[in-house]
Amino acid sequence: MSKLADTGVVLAGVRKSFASLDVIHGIDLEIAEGSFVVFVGPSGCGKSTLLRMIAGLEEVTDGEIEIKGRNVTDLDPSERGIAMVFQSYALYPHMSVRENLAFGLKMARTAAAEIEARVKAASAILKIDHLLDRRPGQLSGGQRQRVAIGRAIVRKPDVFLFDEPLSNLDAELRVSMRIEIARLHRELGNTMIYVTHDQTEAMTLADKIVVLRDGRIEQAGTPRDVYENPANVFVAGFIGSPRMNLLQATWSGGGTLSIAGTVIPGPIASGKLSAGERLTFGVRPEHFIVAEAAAQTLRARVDFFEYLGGTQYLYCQLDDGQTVIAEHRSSLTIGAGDIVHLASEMSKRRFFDADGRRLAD
Ligand SMILES: Nc1ncnc2c1ncn2[C@@H]1O[C@H](COP(=O)(O)OP(=O)(O)OP(=O)(O)O)[C@@H](O)[C@H]1O
Repeated sequence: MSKLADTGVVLAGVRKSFASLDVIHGIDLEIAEGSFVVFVGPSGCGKSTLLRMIAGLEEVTDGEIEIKGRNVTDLDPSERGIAMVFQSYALYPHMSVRENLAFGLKMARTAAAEIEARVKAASAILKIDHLLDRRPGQLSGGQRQRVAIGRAIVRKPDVFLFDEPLSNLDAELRVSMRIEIARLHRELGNTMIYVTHDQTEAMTLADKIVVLRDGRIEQAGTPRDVYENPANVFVAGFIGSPRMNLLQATWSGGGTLSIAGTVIPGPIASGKLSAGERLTFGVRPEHFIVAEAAAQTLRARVDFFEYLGGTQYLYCQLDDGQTVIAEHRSSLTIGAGDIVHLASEMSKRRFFDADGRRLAD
């Protein structure tokens, strides 16, 4: 197993099966100390299971987990130097906020003065000092989540684990708590591993996004990397909302490819392609520009126009029936039934081979 001095958490060949169901198929991942790593992926891909194995709440079927250079694979959760924050908050309803914060420390036989000092410090960081004598039932959802995070902070863990901590909050609270968590990471500097369904949380919080599918890593990289340079069609379609347009294209052989009758220059890594081969042409909605008809523009009929205030989306159909979403920023009025011509810059075009793997563009 790797022993990088600055590596906070290392997963090596980690597998998980529930009876005959294999859900994690051998994950190798290094999480640098102090970094913020976010696991994303479709429902059921194994995000929570992976987090729970790092926490020690789920046994590892095979492989090893190392935290701060220690092999913790067979250690109890309490011995791993981690603290986990759950979506459900998991507070004790009959205890006050103060008692909830102190409980884990009491169980660990921490001295009373030390407990008091840590509860005070954590409640100041989270601005919940005025709530210490209330019970969870007397708190709002956002306040409860702060207490749940406070309970993690007082333990002074090496690693914080968050399992969809904000998904029970309304949209506005999610935004403010997301900013709080980013601030917390900056102030505490701990390694944080975070599971979410929320694209914005992943993009804004992560130093590194790990995109999972069916218990395997599809790509791990900075938010910019996974967004701008997706390794395959799956990541291209998963990261970003609305998703990247992924259009069926055919390699024409002479350095060009054809999409719904429009011919554009192909990727430079086209040496391996043979004429007639299918490939996927990817362009994000914000990189399609409504333009004058020209050689490389795609002709499309607008089906639907979505006005969101700051931005507008055109849902269109190409001549061969493929659907396309384009972000429309100009004040030019466009409506359903109109014909538009969509242009894209060379540098914004992405190409994927028939197996969905990225081709150098
Ligand atoms: N205790 C269990 N027993 C059997 N199967 C389980 C158990 N826990 C999880 N699974 C299965 O493992 C797979 C991964 O589940 P997991 O909860 O890790 O996915 P997830 O990516 O976190 O999903 P979601 O985004 O829906 O929370 C799923 O097929 C799930 O049904």
